[in-house]
Amino acid sequence: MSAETGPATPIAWAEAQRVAFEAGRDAVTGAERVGLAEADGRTLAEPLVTLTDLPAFPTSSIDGYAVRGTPPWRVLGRVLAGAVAPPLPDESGVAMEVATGAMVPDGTEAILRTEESTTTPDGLIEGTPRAEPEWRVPGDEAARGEELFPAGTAVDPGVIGLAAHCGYDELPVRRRPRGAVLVFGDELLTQGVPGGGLVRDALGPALPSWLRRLGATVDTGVVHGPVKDTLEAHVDAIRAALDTADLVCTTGGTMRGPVDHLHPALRELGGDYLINTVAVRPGFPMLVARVPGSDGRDRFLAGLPGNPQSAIVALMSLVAPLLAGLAGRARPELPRVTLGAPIRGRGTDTHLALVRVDRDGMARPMAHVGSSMLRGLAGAAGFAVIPPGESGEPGARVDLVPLPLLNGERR
Ligand SMILES: Nc1nc2c(c(=O)[nH]1)N[C@H]1C(S)=C(S)[C@@H](COP(=O)(O)OP(=O)(O)OC[C@H]3O[C@@H](n4cnc5c(N)ncnc54)[C@H](O)[C@@H]3O)O[C@H]1N2
Ligand code: MOO
Repeated sequence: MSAETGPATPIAWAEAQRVAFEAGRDAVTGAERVGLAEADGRTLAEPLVTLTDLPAFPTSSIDGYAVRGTPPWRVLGRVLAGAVAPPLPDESGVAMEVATGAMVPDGTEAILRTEESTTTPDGLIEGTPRAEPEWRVPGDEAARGEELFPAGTAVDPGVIGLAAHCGYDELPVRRRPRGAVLVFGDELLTQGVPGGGLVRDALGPALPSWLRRLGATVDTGVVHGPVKDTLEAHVDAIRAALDTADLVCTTGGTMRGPVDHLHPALRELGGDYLINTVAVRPGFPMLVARVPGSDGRDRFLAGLPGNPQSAIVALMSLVAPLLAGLAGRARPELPRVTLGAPIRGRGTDTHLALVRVDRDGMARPMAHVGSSMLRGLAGAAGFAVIPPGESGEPGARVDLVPLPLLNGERR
């Protein structure tokens, strides 16, 4: 659907999420190999397959004696971690001292713990090895060639450690989607205290951080605003941003007021709407358009409404699934929460209601949640989803769209 004049028909919120995700997935970023330390936050472009058995060799779990045959045992030598163990000779009553992590000699029948051994006056070792094995055999954890995680897995420090464990120096990962931010609105101040008809731009400073937490890179040079309230300035700013970004997020101008230039600018740039208004409150004028880049590759523009809370609703509704798709990830699955207090429905629209999640595990609505406000958002865990035609009764289980917070934030 090319960018046109006139009001659009809102699509259902759940459908909008699916459309945004699939558009991103169809334009998934290219793969590259990066060192393990740089892979945090990326997405596996290929399955993680172990390059060796884990462990790679029979490995002693304890400090002690690898023994063969019946006691007393004659100690033939010592194997430290990092060395290749010589085999025990094919005879009874022989042992090799082994350290934790050392290769276990071929021919070992049991390993006796140091502290459970005694030494005879003539220097032989005695004791009773425990019944359970005291060493790990190759393949205990994984067999060489086994897939441990599929392509599409988010790389986190746990996955990085595992990759090192199974022999990787680099990982094949998706390039991070590149984001840019354009702020529209002549009434916006970029510094100082608001008043006299001017308000502070609350989105330009916050959106790059939200976008980074959703997996995008956002360089400081690609955050611009306020863009002058002329069509020409809008077209130029969007075109320049699309030159480097996979996804440009704009704020404001989603309606069709006298200085709302987003829709006309999209038309001039040859954009196609994938989503043009969504049946959700707040934030319904949100949109996603596909715009051809100057190199012929498609780029995306997410139009976030100017009301600051509505912009974050749009971010979590459309930008989060779009970025997941672009990054090669699965569509985020929403956790469920139980409502601890009533939340009203919004008729035929989905209601995204800011909630905190208390220590009893119950989600309760925030105060100060007008779409022009940010006080409720700044203390919330996320948005409870009240589907169309329903109201959120206490005790109801509902989906939660969590804000991308780090551990320890908001708790
Ligand atoms: N005739 C109608 N007017 C409006 C409707 C409607 O249905 N009919 N819907 C309202 C709703 S809901 C929203 S949301 C806004 C969306 O408007 P825009 O996306 O065009 O945004 P603006 O008009 O530029 O700004 C709206 C509001 O937000 C303030 N704003 C904008 N950018 C920022 C920013 N970066 N930081 C802080 N505040 C910002 C701006 O000053 C306005 O107050 O349309 C309604 N109108
Ligand atoms: O939908 Mo507007 O986004 O309510 O503030």
